[in-house]
Amino acid sequence: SYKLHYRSTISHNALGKPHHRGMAVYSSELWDEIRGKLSMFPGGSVNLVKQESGIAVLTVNNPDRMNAFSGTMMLELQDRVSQLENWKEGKGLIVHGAGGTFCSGSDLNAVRAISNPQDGMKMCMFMQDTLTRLLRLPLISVALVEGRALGGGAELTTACDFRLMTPSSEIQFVHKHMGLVPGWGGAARLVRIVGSQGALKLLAAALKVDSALAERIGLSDGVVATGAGTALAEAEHWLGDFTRGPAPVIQAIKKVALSGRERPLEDALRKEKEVFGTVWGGSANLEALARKSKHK
Ligand SMILES: CCCC(=O)SCCNC(=O)CCNC(=O)[C@H](O)C(C)(C)COP(=O)(O)OP(=O)(O)OC[C@H]1O[C@@H](n2cnc3c(N)ncnc32)[C@H](O)[C@@H]1OP(=O)(O)O
Repeated sequence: SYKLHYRSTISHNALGKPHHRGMAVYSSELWDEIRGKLSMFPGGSVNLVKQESGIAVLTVNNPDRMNAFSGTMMLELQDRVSQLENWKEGKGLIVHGAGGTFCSGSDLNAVRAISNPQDGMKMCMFMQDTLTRLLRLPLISVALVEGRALGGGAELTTACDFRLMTPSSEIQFVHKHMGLVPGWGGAARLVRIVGSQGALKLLAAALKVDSALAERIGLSDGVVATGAGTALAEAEHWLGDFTRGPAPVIQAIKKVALSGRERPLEDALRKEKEVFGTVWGGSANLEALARKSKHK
């Protein structure tokens, strides 16, 4: 049986080094074994560029396989999340795919090779843990969906605070067609985004959700234009409205919104007090008081 712990303060990155800002779901005792298994399925990469603006771009890069996740990409994703957990200057994150499409889920070649229940459970736990930590980053995150987001790719979109789509893009939880249910935490998160009725419909019909439907049901937060570099530039512009300001304040806003979303009320109130204490009397607060700001 696997140990669950929801409030870890110490977890490990892909290289096995401990870090202290983690928000892991499972105990890291089993990670060495899981890492060994995943490292047997190479291909593609997960690239991270941290920009001076405080917005980082994470690229799922395996275009020959429609950006499907190989085993080593799962390891790299965990490592990138660890780097972002420790990025003090960070404010925002855009997650997108290379070559004009988002992600087609797990690499079916790897899936075929590890189709036994034990390995499936390990992969499931590993990705649940990584994507939970992604969602809990103190950064405002947006998934930019161009082309297709299928299966685990659709689940990845739900591990961001927001989703933006190009007009012809689609999100589809195809799991039912594969004889599966989401296993990367996508069902639990989808219910929180579109409600239980909406999630049940999307999962049970394996509905192709285009950009118009996604916006109508609250799965998408807006449409951006297609074109080489255009969608990414538009996503950065969109995110800029939410990340303007000092990093400690933006990170504090994400933390209070996150605790309100995840914790019972009294616990969330305590967390809000704790975060409030980190910005009250801080430099941004004192500068605003000195400016005698008016909010007309
Ligand atoms: C808990 C996680 C659950 C999961 O994620 S299960 C995986 C769910 N995903 C899938 O089933 C995706 C299956 N693929 C497709 O439906 C189609 O390939 C897709 C993405 C709609 C793209 O269609 P097209 O534009 O017609 O392109 P295509 O089929 O020729 O694909 C181009 C090359 O990419 C490959 N590919 C696409 N998705 C893949 C995947 N998930 N794993 C491994 N390889 C994958 C595809 O086999 C093809 O390769 P090749 O050119 O035949 O060598």
